[in-house]
Amino acid sequence: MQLTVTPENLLEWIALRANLVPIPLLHAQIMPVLAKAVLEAADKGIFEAARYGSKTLAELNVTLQLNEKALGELMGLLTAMGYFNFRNNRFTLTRMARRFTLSDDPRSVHGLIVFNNRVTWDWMNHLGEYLQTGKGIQYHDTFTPEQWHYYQLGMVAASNAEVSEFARRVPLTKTIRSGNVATMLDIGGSHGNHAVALCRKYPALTATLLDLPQAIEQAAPMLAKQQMGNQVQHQVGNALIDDFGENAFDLVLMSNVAHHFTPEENQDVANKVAKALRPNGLFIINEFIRPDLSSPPELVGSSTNLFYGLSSTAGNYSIAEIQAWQQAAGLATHKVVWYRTIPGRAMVVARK
Ligand SMILES: C[S@@+](CC[C@H](N)C(=O)[O-])C[C@H]1O[C@@H](n2cnc3c(N)ncnc32)[C@H](O)[C@@H]1O
Repeated sequence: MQLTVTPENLLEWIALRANLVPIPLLHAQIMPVLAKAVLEAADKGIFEAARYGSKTLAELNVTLQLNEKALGELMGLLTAMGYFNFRNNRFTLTRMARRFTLSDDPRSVHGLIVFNNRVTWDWMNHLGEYLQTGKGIQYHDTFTPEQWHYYQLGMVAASNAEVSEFARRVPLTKTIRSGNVATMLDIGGSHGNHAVALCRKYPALTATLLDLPQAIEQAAPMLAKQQMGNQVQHQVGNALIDDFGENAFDLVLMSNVAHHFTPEENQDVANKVAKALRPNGLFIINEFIRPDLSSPPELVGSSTNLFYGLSSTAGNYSIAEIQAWQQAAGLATHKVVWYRTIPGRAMVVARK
C-alpha cells in the first residue's frame, strides 16, 4: 500500500510523467493542512458531533459552538478527504470515519489523533534543530503527567488499528497454540492490548507487561477496563536496566519500543530476552520498518523513521538490523510477517 499522487486520466498521467506537477507544493502547502484538519476535527469533537444521522452545518454547530465560517471550511476539506459525505446540505460521516475516528470503535485511532494534536505537533518545530544536532526530544525523560496520559491514550489507539491482525497472524509456539500453560513478557507493554488479545484467545497464557512507572500509572486503568484479572499484569521496570530472568517465558513481545533504543541498547535487550526465553520460545519485535534506501520508496516506514529519530534519537531499523540483534543473541531467524492493513509494518520473529 502506498500514499501517492495518483493521476485520474491519461492527460494527468502524462503531466506527471513530464514532470509538470509541482509535487513539493502539494507536500509543503497541502499535506500539513490535511494533517492538522484531521487533528483539530477529532480534538474539537467534530466527528463525534456528526455521530448520529446527517446534519447541516448549523446543526453540527449547535453542540460545537465554533465559528461557522471556519467550521464550513474545515468540513469542506474533511469531505474532500473522505471523512464526510455531503448531500442536500447535510454532512454524514463516511464508514471509514465512523470506524476510525469515533472514540468507541475497537479500531478507533481517536486517542492517537488527540495525542498528536496536543503533544507531538509541536515537536515538528524541532526538526531543524534535530537535523543539526542529531539529538531527539527524548520525551520519556521530560513528559508531564498530563502528557504521559495523552501518550498512553495515543498508544492504545495506535494499537487498536493493528491488534486484530496481530492476534490473527502472530506466530506462536506449539505450547501456546495447543492451549497449554504458557507465559509471555511484553516489554514496554503499556495498555497491554497485544497481550490481552492473545490471552483472550489462549486462556492458559499469562502475560507480564513491563513498563516505566509513569506509563503504568496512566495505563493501569486502561488495562483494568479489559477485566483480565491476574492473567495480564503490569510490572514496573526499565528494560534497559532490569534482568528478565532465565527460561521464564514462551513468548517475548517488544512492540514499538526498539525505535526508542540505540542499536547497542537493542542488542543488550535481545541478549536478556534470549536468556529469558524457554527453548523454542519466540521473540517478536513488532515495528515500523526502515526501508532500504535501495529498495522502492515506502512513505510510512521512512516517515516514522524520521519521526522516531526526532522524538527518540534512535529511529526505525531495517529487517536485517533487527535480525542481526536476534542472531547475535543466539536466536534463530524464524519469520517476518508484514501487516496487510498497515503499510511498512512487520513482526520480526526469532526462535530460541
Ligand atoms: C510507543 S509505546 C508502545 C506501547 C505498546 N507496546 C504498543 O505497541 O502499543 C512505548 C512504550 O515503551 C515504554 N518504554 C520506553 N522506554 C522503556 C524502558 N526503558 N523500559 C520499559 N518500557 C519502556 C514506554 O513507556 C511506552 O509505554
